Amino acid sequence: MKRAMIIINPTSGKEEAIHYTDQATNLLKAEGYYVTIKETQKEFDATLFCEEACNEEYDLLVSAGGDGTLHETINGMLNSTHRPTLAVIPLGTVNDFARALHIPLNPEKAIQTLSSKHTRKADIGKINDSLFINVVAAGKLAESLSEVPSESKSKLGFFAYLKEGIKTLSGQAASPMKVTYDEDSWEGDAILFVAALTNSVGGFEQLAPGAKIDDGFLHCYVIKDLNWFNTAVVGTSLLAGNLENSRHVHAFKAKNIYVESTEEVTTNIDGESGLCLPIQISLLPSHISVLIPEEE
Ligand SMILES: Nc1ncnc2c1ncn2[C@@H]1O[C@H](COP(=O)(O)OP(=O)(O)OP(=O)(O)O)[C@@H](O)[C@H]1O
Repeated sequence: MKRAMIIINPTSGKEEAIHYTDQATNLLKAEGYYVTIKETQKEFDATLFCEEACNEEYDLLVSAGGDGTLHETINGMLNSTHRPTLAVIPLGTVNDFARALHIPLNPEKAIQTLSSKHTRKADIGKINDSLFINVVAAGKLAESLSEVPSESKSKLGFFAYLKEGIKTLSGQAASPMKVTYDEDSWEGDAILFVAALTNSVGGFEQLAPGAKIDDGFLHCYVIKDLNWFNTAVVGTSLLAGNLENSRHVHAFKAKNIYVESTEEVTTNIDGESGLCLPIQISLLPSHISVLIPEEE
């Protein structure tokens, strides 16, 4: 019999995750699955549950929660040879991964995807000894954005959220960075380094408009100076999805990246404050299979 595990974070979004468990379970049973439900109690429970699902060779793993839950879930696949097909019921405030895969943001509609026969391969990122599903950022702007409450992202919209982050920047905002990637490198002062796997970052789908979840590349931007953010250029370049043509931005695509600094610079990984530079990032092409709606 096919086996599915639902990993559910009861605190995600508006704490309504648990209401969707029955619906998802019934649908999976109708599809012929034996269903195990795992409710997270604390940080990293999702990682442990996913490790169990990999070791026991489950067929399907459903992550019901926000991007934080999904990030922890994926990290359970770090050392596994068997990786169950992944399904996502987005219950967070941003849900970048679901946006990138056109999984409905309405949880009831997303649950219908559990009966879909369609899957899509997705690239996954590796940063030092862990995995990420969406984005790695580093620099003073990434640090200050980590301090803006996540509700502000959906409530204020992307630009207001950026402005909130910029407001908390003080003094010297740029950090010296050296970015070595594939056969090339860039060195200078930057307020932000971003490596994105998908086109959706912080709920904004135009940062890396060309990025596809399975294109085999990390889409990277080094933003050199803060003044640029205070001008209208940000509106036109970002909204037009045209960051790479700005002279204030060094843009590139790569599969392997090493970022270092002579100062202490922290990172933000999939929206959560992470480790300090240096970081080694690499792309794991088509690493997982994700259940997507039939119409995709
Ligand atoms: N039972 C629990 N109580 C409190 N925190 C939990 C529990 N289970 C998991 N967590 C933690 O909750 C964090 C946030 O969850 P998640 O990102 O899924 O929801 P969210 O914050 O509502 O969504 P978003 O990140 O989109 O704002 C996870 O990183 C996880 O460590």
